[in-house]
Amino acid sequence: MIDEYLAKKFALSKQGSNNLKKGIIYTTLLDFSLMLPVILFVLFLSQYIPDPSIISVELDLIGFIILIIIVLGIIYILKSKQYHFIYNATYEESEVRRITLAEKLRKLPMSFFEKKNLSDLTTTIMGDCTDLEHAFSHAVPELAGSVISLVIISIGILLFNFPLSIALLWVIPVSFLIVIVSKSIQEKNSEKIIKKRRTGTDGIQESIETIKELKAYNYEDDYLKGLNRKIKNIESSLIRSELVTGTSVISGQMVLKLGIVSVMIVGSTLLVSGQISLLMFILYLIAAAFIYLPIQGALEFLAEIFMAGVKIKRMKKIESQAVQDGSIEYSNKGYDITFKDVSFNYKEDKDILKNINFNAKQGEVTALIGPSGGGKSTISKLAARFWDANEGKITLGGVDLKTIDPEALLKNYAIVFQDVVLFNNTVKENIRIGSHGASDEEVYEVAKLARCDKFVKNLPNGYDTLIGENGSLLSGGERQRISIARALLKNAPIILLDEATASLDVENESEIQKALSILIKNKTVIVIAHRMRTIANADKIVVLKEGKIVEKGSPQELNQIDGLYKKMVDIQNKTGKWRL
Ligand SMILES: Nc1ncnc2c1ncn2[C@@H]1O[C@H](COP(=O)(O)OP(=O)(O)OP(=O)(O)O)[C@@H](O)[C@H]1O
Repeated sequence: MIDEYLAKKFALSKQGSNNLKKGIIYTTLLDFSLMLPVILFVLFLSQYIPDPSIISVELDLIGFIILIIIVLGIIYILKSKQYHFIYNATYEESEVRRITLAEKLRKLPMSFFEKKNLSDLTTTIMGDCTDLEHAFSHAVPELAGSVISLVIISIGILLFNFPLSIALLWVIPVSFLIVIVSKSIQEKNSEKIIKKRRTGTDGIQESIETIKELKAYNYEDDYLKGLNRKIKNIESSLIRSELVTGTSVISGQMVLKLGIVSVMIVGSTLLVSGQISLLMFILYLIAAAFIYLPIQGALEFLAEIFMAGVKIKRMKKIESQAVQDGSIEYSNKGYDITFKDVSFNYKEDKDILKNINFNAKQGEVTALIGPSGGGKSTISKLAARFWDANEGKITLGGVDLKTIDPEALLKNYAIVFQDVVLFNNTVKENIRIGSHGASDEEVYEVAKLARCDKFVKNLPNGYDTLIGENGSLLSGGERQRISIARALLKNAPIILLDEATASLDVENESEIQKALSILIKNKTVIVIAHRMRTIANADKIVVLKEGKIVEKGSPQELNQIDGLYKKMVDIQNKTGKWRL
């Protein structure tokens, strides 16, 4: 039951909550054990200041030394056990948490990433997890241990002398209350800091990514002024937040100090009136010092737990997102992709696709064309289930895409995106991505077909050259050729080409068109193209305008009607002859 509570409250794994529970138990025992030296000291004193209300033990010095060694041994064992459960468990849990979040992100639909800021996600997975490491290795167990041991010790103390115990204990709930009252302000401040930090991080990242543009347009000074403002904003929010947290924690700690004063006043009054012995008075003064010390720390931990709560909330938000699920096994008949009455929007207020009907047949090339913003890329994203249609149905060989597990589905696709993404790895491994078992020979073969071999030969280590972050050491055309080689190697039954040959010069483009024509044999091919000549040999053309299909048919059929396709072909024929 406790495990379940901890798991739910702090978003922990089963093992993590179990370890935290054990950590709290050992912290509590450790807090108790810290009272053992006090008891020893009182026992020692009781031999010289006898008090009938306190058990006196007759022990010589050697006996006391042995007891001290035993007490130290107990404290050592408890400390090492606490250390093991708290620290090992915290870092193991942190690893589990990061992996779970990353796994979750892998399964989330693209719609989630469109709404979420990417640096915010990185902050959650890396930064928030790191902050929680401290909260779980210190704040949570120490606070829980202090509270549990405090409650039990308080009950024990109350049995000794009621008025003196009240004088000792009244400050504790008051000090906690002071910190708890500021909870909502602390949480709001923490959320503000997270947002401002994100704006600052985004700004720094943008300034690095756009350094070329900033220099080219002499915009550096203005941009840096804006960035400085964002960074100053973070600083002032941090100072404001520290001020609120610090003020409430220090006020709570100051109230604790009043406890010693009240013990002294009440204790000396009781001593003078003969209601308590000197030993009892000393015992309470020592107890005050031992009880208040961990409480002072606990007040700081309480504030830290409030902050951790904000971060846990952010993680839970990711964890509670609905994933795109579906079956790994499905029985499709062939690889036709059919859109039936499909409508779609990214945001509820604007329909992007309306009532889309077409069939991309296996063994045929289906080209999507039309003016910019018409919805061509959106159709290709829906065809690969990056998004799910809001209305209508998209099927693969008769099976509804929504019933197929996205990862299993994508095994059937080779996609060449408009924006090629390469990894900071070798040319060879960049081609091999998506086809893990492929041999080097197979990689070289497809690289040759995609016209990569010429430029790769000039690289310092050929196919083993590291190509920099997102292929920064390569030209646009070279990057595109690598992504085409990657698609050739995957040899999947469905091919989506989004402006696949856009960055290539005419000579390379026609060569690659030849390679692509080998690749697409007997496959379902959906091509998005702006240049009409690249789709002259398509089997079917779907013309999209403002999210609707306005024409559909073979190039020959569409040439017969005086429609958008014909107009686009005519315009491109004319502009093709322009010279600057
Ligand atoms: N992730 C997104 N969130 C919100 N709106 C989007 C998103 N992606 C595209 N859109 C909008 O959807 C519409 C269709 O975009 P899409 O990229 O599908 O058009 P396209 O025909 O491929 O355009 P282009 O030829 O310029 O690449 C556009 O109005 C675009 O602004």
